[in-house]
Amino acid sequence: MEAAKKQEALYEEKAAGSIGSAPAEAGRQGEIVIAGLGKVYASKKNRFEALAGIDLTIGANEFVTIVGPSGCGKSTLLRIVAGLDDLTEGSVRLDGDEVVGPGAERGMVFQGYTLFPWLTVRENIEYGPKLKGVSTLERRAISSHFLKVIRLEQFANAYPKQLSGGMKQRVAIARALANRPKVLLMDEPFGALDAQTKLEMQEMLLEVWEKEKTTVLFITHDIEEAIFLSRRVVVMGANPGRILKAFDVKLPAQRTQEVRELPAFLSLKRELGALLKH
Ligand SMILES: Nc1ncnc2c1ncn2[C@@H]1O[C@H](COP(=O)(O)OP(=O)(O)OP(=O)(O)O)[C@@H](O)[C@H]1O
Repeated sequence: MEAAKKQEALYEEKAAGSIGSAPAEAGRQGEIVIAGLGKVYASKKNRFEALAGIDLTIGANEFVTIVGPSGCGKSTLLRIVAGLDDLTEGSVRLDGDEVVGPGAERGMVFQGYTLFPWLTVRENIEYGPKLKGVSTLERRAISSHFLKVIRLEQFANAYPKQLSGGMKQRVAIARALANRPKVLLMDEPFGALDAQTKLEMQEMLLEVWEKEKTTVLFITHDIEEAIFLSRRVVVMGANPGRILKAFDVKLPAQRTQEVRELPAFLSLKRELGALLKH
């Protein structure tokens, strides 16, 4: 677990230093094709099939959420797409290129706050571009843009410990976006937030997604969050981790809190709830 945390904290560093990763901004597509993916965790004594036969295509600029019971392999799948874990079978491609490790064209946001405590908010956002050798002036422009996007301009010089959980996650999103990734991979980013902050963060994320035009692959335990945010909800089952069913979310493109009352929202919530009970 500790090792995973360390990897998460250093994701940016690995991504920025990755060899052969396409310049994140080039073309800005972001289609992910997962084909026949399998993952086995094997040690001397044990062999555990965590994922089997995963086929999933996520279109460029699509917002897809994965839900599923605890332990069904959601994080494992996301970490493989991020290049933090190896797959055992099959392939993951981003715009045709096989994923073989972390890359700047994929930004990650985790549930745990992975900001650098010794850097200010602005410096955290500029971290990836700095590693890539982006000039000071350009970095300043990037961080100013994203401070505005996440509405934290007033906190540019604050340190993470001075921020609330929601604010920290906003900075984590800005930090991931500062690399101009094609894809944003989000592992329960709002899981630790209180209910009200969570709603605000969901709205902000949709705003960001519309503005920045990235593909989003998002993991959550929260069915309502999945429906509210995404254009497609993928349900996974366990033993081995696999895709049970995918649902198109037939709601207005403009998501306001009122969509939660619509019959289409409520019936999908019921359907997903029933599927996840089994
Ligand atoms: N490094 C590892 N070695 C062995 N088994 C592992 C390892 N990492 C994860 N697993 C196992 O793989 C399975 C899937 O774990 P994963 O964390 O991907 O599930 P999840 O769906 O994200 O769970 P949760 O919703 O609780 O976060 C679990 O049974 C877990 O114990």
